Amino acid sequence: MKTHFIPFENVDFKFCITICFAILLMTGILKKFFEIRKLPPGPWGYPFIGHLTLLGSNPAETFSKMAIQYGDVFFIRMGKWPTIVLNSRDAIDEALNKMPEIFSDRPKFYSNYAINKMKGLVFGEYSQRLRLHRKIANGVLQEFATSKSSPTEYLVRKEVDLLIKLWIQSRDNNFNPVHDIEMAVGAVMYQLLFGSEINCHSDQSFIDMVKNLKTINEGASAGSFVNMLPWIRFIMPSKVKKLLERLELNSKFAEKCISESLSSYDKNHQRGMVDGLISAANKYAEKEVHHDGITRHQIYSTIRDFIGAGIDTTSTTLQWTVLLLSIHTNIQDKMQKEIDNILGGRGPTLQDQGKLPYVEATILEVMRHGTIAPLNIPHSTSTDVKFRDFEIKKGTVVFCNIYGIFKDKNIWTDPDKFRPERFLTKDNTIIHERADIIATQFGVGRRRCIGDTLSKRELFLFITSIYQAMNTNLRSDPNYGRIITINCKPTPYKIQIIPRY
Ligand code: HEM
Repeated sequence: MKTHFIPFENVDFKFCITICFAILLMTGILKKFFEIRKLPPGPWGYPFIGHLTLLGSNPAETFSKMAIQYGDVFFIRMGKWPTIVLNSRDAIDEALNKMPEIFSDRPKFYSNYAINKMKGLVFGEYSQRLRLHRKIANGVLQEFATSKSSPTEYLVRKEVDLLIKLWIQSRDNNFNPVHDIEMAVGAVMYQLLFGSEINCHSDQSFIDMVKNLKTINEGASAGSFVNMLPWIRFIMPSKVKKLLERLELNSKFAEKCISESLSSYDKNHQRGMVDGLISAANKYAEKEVHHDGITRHQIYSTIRDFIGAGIDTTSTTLQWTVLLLSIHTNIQDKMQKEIDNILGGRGPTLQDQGKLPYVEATILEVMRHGTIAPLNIPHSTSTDVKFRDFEIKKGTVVFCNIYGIFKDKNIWTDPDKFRPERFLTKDNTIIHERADIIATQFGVGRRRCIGDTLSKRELFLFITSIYQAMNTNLRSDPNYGRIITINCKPTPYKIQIIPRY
């Protein structure tokens, strides 16, 4: 009898499944292997947590050390996020300036989603809508905060006078100046937003809102647990509860202010940036389809962006200034000599910006030394991209290591020393190439800070006025540390005030 050959007749079904599984696994491993080979160099990390254990208390400093071994572009995994770290000006320029369509997105971090579902400005995803949003926000800032007719100079001088009076009259000679600085900078922003005749120092909701910024900045920082390991919120819900509560409180504050402004809005008499935003909402958000889908709600959310991005940054820079000058009192003396020479006894105005090179050099050196945004705000790639010879996947987090650049021994002599003179020529003029490096503190490319002009004006007026009126001495340990959240603050310190007149 003829027997028929039936292929695979005796092959076990389980055996087949096992072989298929093994092939799939091998293909997956090989694919991963070839993908990894095309990535920038970097150390091996652990499953799930990646390189989180490497980072330490100052990740930017760790990255600078790693750059010595792995080069100016390297790859790590921050928890679940594939991440590239750009450690030189060239690498940052090649990515953010030369490939802006790809490198201008924000990572889909938990906190970025919690803030307006990434449809706002600072943490919004890069799109046509975002570009329009930036244009609107920029226009409002220019009109109400940096134009010739804006009240910024008047407001800063009013608030700095109050601050000086408070410090001279009612503070004992061993106090932490941080809260007063935060309130003064916050008050300027508040009045730029809502109109200059409002007394915000007695508005408890405003005071709470300024305090909430601390918790929000901790939760929104790239290194926060919930951003790196989002599943942790199911095990430790308290990690996000506080963040969400504070975000909610600050939203309520902004909404209350909007509805008050709306009820008394007069397009012929606009009081501040909120009225500017109402006017923009009337223009751009009535017919959504015509304007890249931007909504009234998104335009109004710019208030939260200005509060979040504009108060803590400028106030942190001032906190560093007072600390560093209280340690280096000889630099106060040099600033005061210049201030007395140029201004005589009168207070500073914005017209004096550019006439006080030593003060300007000191502000630049504070920004370099303090480096308040050591890794800027993280970017993300919006498509797969070939960058240099590497293949970077869509959704990769991009850190710009500004701290590394500000402490680079190849750029700065004795980078750990506080020395404003490094920004001055022999003829006492600012070295612009060096000042340009410090400008990267405000970001690079299409997501660059839109508040830089405002903050530089505020810093100039605050710092010149304070040190014209007084000396500050440190009353605590000069070995300060850094507290790193979304920005970098000095650890708490105490000062003594000595009025000059
Ligand atoms: C010393 C003060 C300040 C520093 C160091 C600073 C720094 C930064 C940095 C590093 C970024 C991110 C740039 C990037 O993603 O590449 C940024 C974005 C931003 N800043 Fe500032 N900033 C300051 C003050 C201000 C002020 C006073 C305002 C407004 C009132 C402001 C509004 C914004 C906004 C709206 C963005 C988001 C831009 C975008 O995502 O497209 N900033 N800032």
